[in-house]
Amino acid sequence: MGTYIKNSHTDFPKIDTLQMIEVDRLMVDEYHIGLIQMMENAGRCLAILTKERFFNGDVEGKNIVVLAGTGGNGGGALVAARRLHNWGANVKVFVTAEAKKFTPIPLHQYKILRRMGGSIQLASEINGQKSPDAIIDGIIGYSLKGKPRGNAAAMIHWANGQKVPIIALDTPSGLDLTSGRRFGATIDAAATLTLAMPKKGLFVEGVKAVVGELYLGDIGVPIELYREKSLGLDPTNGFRYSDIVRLY
Ligand SMILES: NC(=O)C1=CN([C@@H]2O[C@H](COP(=O)(O)OP(=O)(O)OC[C@H]3O[C@@H](n4cnc5c(N)ncnc54)[C@H](O)[C@@H]3O)[C@@H](O)[C@H]2O)[C@@H](O)CC1
Ligand SMILES: [K+]
Repeated sequence: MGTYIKNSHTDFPKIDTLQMIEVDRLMVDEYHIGLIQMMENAGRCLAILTKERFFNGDVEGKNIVVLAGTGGNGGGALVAARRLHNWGANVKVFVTAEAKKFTPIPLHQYKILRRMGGSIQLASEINGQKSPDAIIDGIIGYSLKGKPRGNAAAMIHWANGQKVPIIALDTPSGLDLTSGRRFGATIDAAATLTLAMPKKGLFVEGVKAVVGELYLGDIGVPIELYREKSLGLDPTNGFRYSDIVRLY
């Protein structure tokens, strides 16, 4: 693999969504690491994985469509959109809802893209979009609640219909990160970049068909955090890693 992406030889603990939410809480409450810092790292890892794995390190002139929901998953994808744009890609962003529906930090990412003159369109305009060279899935992450509906479902169907590589952030939208269950429309990813620690649902029988290659992204979680009792992880489990590691 390249400079940023290594094969993993570590048997990482597999965590569930509740433990991931506890990681997020500890990051903010105990270590005062802001969500915006985690999101920037998530989006940078996503952009690097896209560039290195699918464009051999050069996205100059490549057409990349970024699909973003209104939460943290969308926020990470909007960071990736900004970085890929800076590296020369022709990025088009489609969002599931208008700006006022975005949560605060993802909205902050949205506004930066706007200030950069970025193309941000509503999901309803996606049917006119010609097939890109790759798609980034930042529609839904670990806060999936039941069967994808409305614009999210429409974007999932559109993306799957393009027959180009889809790189999913945290989970292919529509796949539940704890149970590995799919309730309905689910992104069929060529690769998935999950964040911080691998999630149980990505190792359930049969999910590899929609997860594709699975990577783990380093978003700067202090190694000591994983030893906090509230996480219930084996503190002796040594799982240092940097940047991006391929898990399968
Ligand atoms: N420490 C971490 O793991 C970090 C996680 N981050 C990202 O934040 C995500 C979690 O963010 P949030 O909790 O804001 O929520 P998500 O971004 O996972 O999901 C919320 C979005 O999904 C939509 N949605 C949920 N269920 C739906 C359904 N059935 N049909 C249609 N739309 C549906 C909501 O309307 C909303 O737009 C993670 O998956 C990850 O990608 C990043 O913010 C960086 C830090
Ligand atoms: K996703």
